[in-house]
Amino acid sequence: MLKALLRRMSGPTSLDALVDQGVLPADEQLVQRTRMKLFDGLLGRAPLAELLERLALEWESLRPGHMASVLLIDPVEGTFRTLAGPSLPAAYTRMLNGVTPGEGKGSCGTAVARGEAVYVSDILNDPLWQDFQELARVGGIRACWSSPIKNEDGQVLGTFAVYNREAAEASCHERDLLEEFSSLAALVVQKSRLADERELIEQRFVAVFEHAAVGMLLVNREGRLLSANPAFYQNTGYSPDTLAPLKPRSLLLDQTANRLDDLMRDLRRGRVESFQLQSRYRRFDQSIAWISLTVTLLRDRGGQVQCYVMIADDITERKAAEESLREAAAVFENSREGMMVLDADWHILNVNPAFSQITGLGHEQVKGLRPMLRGKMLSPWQLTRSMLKQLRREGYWQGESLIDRAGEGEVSLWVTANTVNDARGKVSRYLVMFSDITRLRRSQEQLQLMAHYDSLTGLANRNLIMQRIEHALRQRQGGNQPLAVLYIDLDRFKAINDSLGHAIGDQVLVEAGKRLERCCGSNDLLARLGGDEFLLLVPDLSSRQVVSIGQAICAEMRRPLLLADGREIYVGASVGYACFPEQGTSAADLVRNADAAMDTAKSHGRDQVCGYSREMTEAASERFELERALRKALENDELSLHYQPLLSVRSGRVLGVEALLRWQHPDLGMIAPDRFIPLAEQNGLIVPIGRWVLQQACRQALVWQQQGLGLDFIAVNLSPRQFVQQDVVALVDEALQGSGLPARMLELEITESALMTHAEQSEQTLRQLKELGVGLAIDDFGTGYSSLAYLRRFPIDRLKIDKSFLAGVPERPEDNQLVTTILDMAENMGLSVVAEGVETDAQWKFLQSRGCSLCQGFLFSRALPADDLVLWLANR
Ligand SMILES: Nc1nc2c(ncn2[C@@H]2O[C@@H]3COP(=O)(O)O[C@H]4[C@@H](O)[C@H](n5cnc6c(=O)[nH]c(N)nc65)O[C@@H]4COP(=O)(O)O[C@H]3[C@H]2O)c(=O)[nH]1
Repeated sequence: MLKALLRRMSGPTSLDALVDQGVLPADEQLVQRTRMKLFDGLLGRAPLAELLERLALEWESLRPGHMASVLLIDPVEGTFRTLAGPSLPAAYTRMLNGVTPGEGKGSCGTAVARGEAVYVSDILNDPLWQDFQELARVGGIRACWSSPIKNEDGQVLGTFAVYNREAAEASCHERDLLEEFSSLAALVVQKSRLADERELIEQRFVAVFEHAAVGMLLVNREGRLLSANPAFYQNTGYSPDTLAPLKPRSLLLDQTANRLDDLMRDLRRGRVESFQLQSRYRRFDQSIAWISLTVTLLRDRGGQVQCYVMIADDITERKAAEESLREAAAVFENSREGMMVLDADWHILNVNPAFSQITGLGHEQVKGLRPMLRGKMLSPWQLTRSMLKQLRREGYWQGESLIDRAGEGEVSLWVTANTVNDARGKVSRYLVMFSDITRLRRSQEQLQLMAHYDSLTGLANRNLIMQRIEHALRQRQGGNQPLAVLYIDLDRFKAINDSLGHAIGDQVLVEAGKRLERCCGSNDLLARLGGDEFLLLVPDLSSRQVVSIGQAICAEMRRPLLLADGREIYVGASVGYACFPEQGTSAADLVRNADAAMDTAKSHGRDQVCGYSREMTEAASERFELERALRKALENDELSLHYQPLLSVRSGRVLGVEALLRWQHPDLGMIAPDRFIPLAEQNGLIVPIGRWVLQQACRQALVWQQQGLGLDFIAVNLSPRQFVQQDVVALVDEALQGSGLPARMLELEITESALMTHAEQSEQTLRQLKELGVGLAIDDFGTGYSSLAYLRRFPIDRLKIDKSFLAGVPERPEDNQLVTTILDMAENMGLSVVAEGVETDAQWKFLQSRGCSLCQGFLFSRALPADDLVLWLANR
């Protein structure tokens, strides 16, 4: 219909046709004018109601007295809505609005229902208006001709109707005219609706383009930017000004611009309808980001490319998330920690390779299991309900657990469990990680053992016994329940250890530990404190009973000890004790006091039990004071050397002197070396002191040589600690060089036990000293356990028989025998012998009779200051 109408509108032929059909030329012109006006209106985007009103008015001017109306059917409601009715009473049009079209519903309703024009010439007498008499009365109308307005598809959009106040029959011409006008109305309605739709689409596109969260670009055929939306500017940091000169492709990195060109070519050639490309690109601030481009093409009706539409999604965050996911996956796969991911119901979803390594269980074996509930598989996981509770409450749990690894026994695990929440904050996963700490646990246990037990004897160590004493004392707080501490020190152990070696020493300690244990009650605790010192905690016994335990210990230790190689040795023990509360109220006091009592037992001749007394503390603090004073003695010039002559036993001629150290304390007077040398040995002061002695003795000997005193040598004591010092040879050399004394005039005295401690090393040191040219003597010979084999190998010149052996000569036959044996042995080995501590003529004579070479003792002279010695020599 519309096409037919357009055909008619487009040329004079249609006009002729109208004339042929009897249309009046005047009407025709009017119709033409109406068409033109409507086109103008359409072009000017005049509102639809205005155009339809114009159409109605045109009819009314064509047929004065007529009232025209245009009703459109509401597409949603399906009811009439009056778009135009310029001359109809407002009350009438109001009543019409909302009427649903249909057969018998007036002229318009019926025209819609029938899809063709309906002419009612007398409303009062027409059944189609039967139900609408009131309406007609309100409108003041008697006749109504209505023609349906149809679209191109024949669908009825509404009606164009003409009313007459009088009953009136429509002429043929008027019928044509009515159809003509309804066609014009159809044209106007369709064109207007089309324009509305286009506008809507345009508005939608603009709304999407402007407000989309994703970046969008329109790019022309040459790849130049036509337009970009705000999201694109926001994502990339560009502004319209900074982006305008660039081709969007130039933002892409990694050669993807070329790939983009290729894909756009495929798009232009119709090979694809759209494509997607991901690329890194440079933002305006030069930072690198990721973009996903979805590109499609807009063509005009002729198929010519209009522009490219690019949706540019910034996927930097997604890429980063993907990357971190990949990293997380790599960590999961390669971690040395076992990991399992569980769902919210505590079912295993996934486990990593380390999990399988540690548990011995593969992924398939455990998938879907609940590690806590299916005890058999991962038992006995201590992932208890309370742990789950804490996990849910705090999102975190850490602790130790044990599992049974098939065939390998118990494995200790350090477990960390975390919850993973979903976006709503609900637990969606559990991540459980664990590492195998079995070895760590074992070494901790080992450490624990080491921290509390002595590795050699298996007895408790100092830490443990101190803890126990403290604990026992806490229990006795305020009470007088007894408790005693016995301090046990083996006698002669040092000599055994030094002379027979550490392996034997260890055997002795182990055996001693066993023997001591035999003397303990079931409530006692025995510990080895280190070296040859033991401590025994005895609760709940009287001091009398404690003494008898001490005596039992001494008796037990007195028995000979059988070594693995069958040798028997004698050790013995000295025991000191302190009882709570009389002799100490703290663990430290009790142990210190028992130690002091043990020292007293030793100084009283060993192999005995001694209880603590206050005087012992005084002696100990005196020792402490002495040590403090000794530290200053060297710098305060309080040390000096005295010299004791060594004479030929046969001729009585003085052949040499022994340099002996003296300490003149400002308050305490002269202090004997036996009191301070062991102290200096313990605290290391012997090193600087010994060096001073060597230098001083060498200097003095040279002075005497230059004075022609006629001494062959000067003997100097080397302490054990000095002797094992690495630079002892250099030290001696330095003293000789520094003084200028010929080496042959210096004799070094080294104790037997010092030499035997590290016999191999001693041999080497002695050889080096010998190479310097000095003489070497073994001091205190007979008190240690010399190995004859070593004695033979050592490059020594002299033995010094300890004065304790001379003490019984000549009264005690055993001592006589011993001295004689030493002299014979020395003769066999080609060594000279000095007998020390000769106090009587009888002793001298005895030595003469046995062929001893040298002697030294109070019988001849005590050790004298240098000047006194010169006088003594002059007076002989
Ligand atoms: N009862 C008695 N004693 C006698 C008799 N003849 C000598 N004596 C003493 O015996 C000790 C001999 O020295 P020693 O065995 O090397 O024993 C020395 C030595 O081991 C050590 N000593 C002394 N001076 C030094 C020194 O400069 N360096 C080192 N490392 N030790 C030294 O101190 C120890 C004791 O030295 P002194 O008290 O000077 O005691 C000296 C000496 O005075 C005697 O007839 N009867």
